[in-house]
Amino acid sequence: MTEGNSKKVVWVDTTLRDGEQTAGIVFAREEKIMIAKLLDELGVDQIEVGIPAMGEEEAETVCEIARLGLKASVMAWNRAVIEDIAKSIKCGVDAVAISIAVSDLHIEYKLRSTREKVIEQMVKAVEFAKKEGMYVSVNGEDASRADFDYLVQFIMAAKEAGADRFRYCDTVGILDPITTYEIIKKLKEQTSMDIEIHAHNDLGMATANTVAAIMGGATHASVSVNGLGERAGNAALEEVAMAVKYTLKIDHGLKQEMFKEISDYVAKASGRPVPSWKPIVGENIFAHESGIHVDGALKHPKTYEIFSPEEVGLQRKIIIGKHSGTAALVYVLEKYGIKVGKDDVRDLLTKVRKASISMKRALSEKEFLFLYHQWIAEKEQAKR
Ligand SMILES: CC(=O)SCCNC(=O)CCNC(=O)[C@H](O)C(C)(C)COP(=O)(O)OP(=O)(O)OC[C@H]1O[C@@H](n2cnc3c(N)ncnc32)[C@H](O)[C@@H]1OP(=O)(O)O
Ligand SMILES: O=C(O)CCC(=O)C(=O)O
Repeated sequence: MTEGNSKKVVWVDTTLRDGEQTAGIVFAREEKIMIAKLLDELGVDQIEVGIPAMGEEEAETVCEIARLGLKASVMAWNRAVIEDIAKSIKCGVDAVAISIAVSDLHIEYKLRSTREKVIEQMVKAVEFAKKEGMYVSVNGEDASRADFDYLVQFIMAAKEAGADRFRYCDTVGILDPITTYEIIKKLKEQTSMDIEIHAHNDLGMATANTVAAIMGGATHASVSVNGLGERAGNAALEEVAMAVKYTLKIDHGLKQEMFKEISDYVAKASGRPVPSWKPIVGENIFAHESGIHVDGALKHPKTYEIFSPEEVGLQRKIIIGKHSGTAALVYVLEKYGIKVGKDDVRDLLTKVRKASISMKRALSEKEFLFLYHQWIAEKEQAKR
């Protein structure tokens, strides 16, 4: 990191709410509790734990998490419906999300309501929750397709009713980073409200849009572990955190060395394994095979790595395969106590390439060592 940026990002994790809304994912109660504890240890500020209105089973899980006494704020998600909010408050949470759609498309076709009625309904819900002493996030569903002036009117009404922040939802993931930056900046200027960005990844831009929103003045980031969430998912916690650290120079304040551990836990609990190339926590993001990369990374890791693998709980791997160069061979052999120079292993490299091409994959270190010993034996025999 070079120059610091004193801005703070407030982390709102939604793995247990939007993450669990990924079609087909169910977390067992014990898993929800464990994930909440891990997120708390990681240092997130607020955990969106579930939706009590779904019924007794889910409400009891939310209550149990609220009883854990976590450092993080515990938030329950709600429609702008007073009975739903009352169920959340009964669980002992300290914060409620009150959500209602704000685009004309949703208002007309889904809610079968009007702009005016939506504001009225939201205000009643906020006033109810504030009277009960809740921290309130007012969430504008489909905000990215809402009329801008209406959105300002909606946010000002929420603010007047006592809401603590506004969650700007890019519900269908239609934004790009430049538009996100501009909208959030304008909303911030016109409302002076704390703004949370909740981005979806339908066009592969959730992380970029979240970073852009922070640049534009968003105070809160809604994220999920491994980017779980509806359809293509949400902005991944670990990606946004490392991106703000290395692009905006913001201290994310999280125990980043836990990223791999929490990613593995959520992958297992959700039954959604993380691809090996997934940014930040993928098994192979610090794996180097190509000769030029391995040579560079061994001379100075920064040549091909933005940060060290240990920062996020991973380890560097040097892979022997079709694209290897001699530096990699020398390095791996040295790990096994075999000292050779680059020129000594040029013939061996030809054998490595051949083996890798015929197997259509990299070699394990054991396979490479067998090949090495076979090559030595052949050389000895040729001498006789
Ligand atoms: C973009 C998002 O992620 S929003 C969060 C989505 N998460 C979920 O839906 C998961 C949990 N949901 C549920 O368990 C159920 O949908 C419940 C308990 C909330 C409601 O269940 P049901 O009463 O059976 O209604 P159903 O799911 O069929 O339809 C939703 C109803 O809520 C209304 N609604 C939708 N959003 C909101 C809102 N933000 N505020 C108020 N009402 C809303 C719809 O208009 C519809 O009303 P209608 O029955 O009068 O047409
Ligand atoms: O956060 C909300 O309240 C809205 C629900 C949501 O996940 C979204 O709009 O993407």
